[in-house]
Amino acid sequence: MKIAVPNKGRLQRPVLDLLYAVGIRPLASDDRALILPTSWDGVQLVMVRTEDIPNIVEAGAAELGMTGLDYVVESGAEVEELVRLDFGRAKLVLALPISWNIEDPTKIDREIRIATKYVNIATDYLKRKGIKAKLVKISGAAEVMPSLNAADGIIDVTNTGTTLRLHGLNPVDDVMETYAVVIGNKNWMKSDEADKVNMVLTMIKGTITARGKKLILMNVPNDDLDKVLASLPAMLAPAITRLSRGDVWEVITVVDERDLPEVVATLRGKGAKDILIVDIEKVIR
Ligand SMILES: Nc1ncnc2c1ncn2[C@@H]1O[C@H](COP(=O)(O)OP(=O)(O)OP(=O)(O)O)[C@@H](O)[C@H]1O
Ligand SMILES: O=P(O)(O)OC[C@H]1O[C@H](OP(=O)(O)OP(=O)(O)O)[C@H](O)[C@@H]1O
Ligand SMILES: [Mg+2]
Repeated sequence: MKIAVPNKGRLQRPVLDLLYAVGIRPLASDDRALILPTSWDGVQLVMVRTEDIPNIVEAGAAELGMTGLDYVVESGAEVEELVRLDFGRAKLVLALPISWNIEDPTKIDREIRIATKYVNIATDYLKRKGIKAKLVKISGAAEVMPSLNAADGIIDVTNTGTTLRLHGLNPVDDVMETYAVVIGNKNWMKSDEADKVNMVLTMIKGTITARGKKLILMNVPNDDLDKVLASLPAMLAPAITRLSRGDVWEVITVVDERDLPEVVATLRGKGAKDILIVDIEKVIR
């Protein structure tokens, strides 16, 4: 089976890191090769442009693809969105010159020129909002277009807002949210490779779920057990086992990494000892 992944751009590193964590590692081959064998028997990576991935997956040239939701929507490709990933998060916005002082773009009563590489998303948005506009199709560096007077405003991706501010632009309306996704060909379940595709998806989901979680194990004297269990985050059902010696229990549970300092301080206060904190590689549900 084939997985289409970005051959450059900002999603390439996090995509390859995720596959690496899953256990799918590209095997050394010619630097220029665009189809790479991997450490998983029968799984190949197809290295292509991020924005081409939806069409490649729709055509069935790869069963799975990893790309941005913005490119999936823009392409109109009929593919399945299978897993939402935890990177590539940004927003598409309509941005206009700060000097225009616009709060509500629907109140503009003349035609404006909007530079964007997202022509389809922009056309839909502008129609939905009743904003009269002429699109200027560009393929990058949208933010510079208004200062060049190639357009009045832009529809483009923003994250921190730094690039917009630097070019005297103000985000006036949200168009859509975007993030990286795993997409699948509509017929992947019927393909000969369905079992393999399913296993790749299970491992990707398992890896994403495990990120930011830690396993914690601790010893708790019998007298403190109720206090310790009561102090663990409410959603958790910890496992407990009696140690072979002494009146002591081992308590095992999973905690979000961001809650860890608080949880550990509380647990120690309640009598937990020998606390072990362990990385979780995958959570398979
Ligand atoms: N500033 C950002 N922060 C986080 N994600 C972003 C940001 N800008 C774009 N993205 C997301 O990352 C993806 C961009 O992929 P792309 O390959 O186009 O990256 P790139 O670094 O812009 O490469 P290129 O040089 O080809 O433009 C899109 O899905 C987009 O939504
Ligand atoms: O809000 P910010 O944090 O400033 O990020 C936004 C910038 O990030 C993206 O550009 P990218 O770096 O991908 O370069 P590109 O214009 O070549 O796509 C996007 O197109 C913006 O220019
Ligand atoms: Mg970009």
